[in-house]
Amino acid sequence: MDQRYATNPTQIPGMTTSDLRAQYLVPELFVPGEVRVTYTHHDRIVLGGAVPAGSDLELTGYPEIRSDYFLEHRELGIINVGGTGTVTADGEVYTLVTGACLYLGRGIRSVVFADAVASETTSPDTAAGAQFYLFSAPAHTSYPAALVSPGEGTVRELGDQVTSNRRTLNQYIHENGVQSCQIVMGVTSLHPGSMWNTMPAHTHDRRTECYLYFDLPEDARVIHLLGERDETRHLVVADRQAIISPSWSLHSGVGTSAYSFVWAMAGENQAFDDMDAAPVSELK
Ligand SMILES: O=C[C@H](O)[C@@H](O)CC(=O)C(=O)O
Ligand SMILES: [Zn+2]
Repeated sequence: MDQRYATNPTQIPGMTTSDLRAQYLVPELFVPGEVRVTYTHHDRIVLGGAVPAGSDLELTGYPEIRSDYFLEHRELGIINVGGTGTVTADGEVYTLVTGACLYLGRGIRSVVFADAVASETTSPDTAAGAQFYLFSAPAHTSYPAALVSPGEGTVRELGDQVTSNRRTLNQYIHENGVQSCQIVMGVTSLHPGSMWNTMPAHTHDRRTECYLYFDLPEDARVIHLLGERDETRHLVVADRQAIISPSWSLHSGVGTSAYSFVWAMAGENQAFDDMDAAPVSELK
């Protein structure tokens, strides 16, 4: 398990591009036939990718979390960013089409990822192979497993075409949706011609947030902003790469093309609007 200790904003000014990437970018989560995970000590979030590539893939325990099985002390949000696949949780089979979100609570012993069997679904996405994005946080009680179809969460329309930030935000795991201990999770999609996410930007000192950019063309990139509002840096991010934003960090980006991203948070509270606005005129 890739493990990263927590960082402090006073470290940012001395960091090179590769230092920043080593701390905040998770470049390769989706590897065929593997479950890849990164543990950040920021709010003890585990990020992962599971790509069954034709075989069953099991989510195991890891020495770093000192648990007999992965969900012994944790909860997990899963969003499928590939073709249709299944997640089997203690024998219960959930079919996740592209963009679907599954919540699994503390105490589930067995989690198995697989591609959908072609005859079981009419989805044209099946041939593509499932790619499950995983976001896990410590949990102190168990909430029921819940599957949400793409677009069936709480929808917020944000931004404006005139400022190139028209986007649709879909909240899946949140205060008024699927219940969890800590996780707040959803997907935001940029409308064609819009390139900016989360601008005007914000921080939320009470939560760490991670973004996974996807549906970005292979030759396109997102210029992702991070750091405190008066000391910003950027990372150039490709399709299916994730970024860890500590509580003190901005998280906003502009693409060279439209894209979508999974956003997911954990920390002190789950109040989505508990944000500290960072007006454009305050950014440096
Ligand atoms: O704290 C909330 C997160 O930063 C995202 O949900 C913001 C977002 O998806 C957007 O503005 O496009
Ligand atoms: Zn945020």
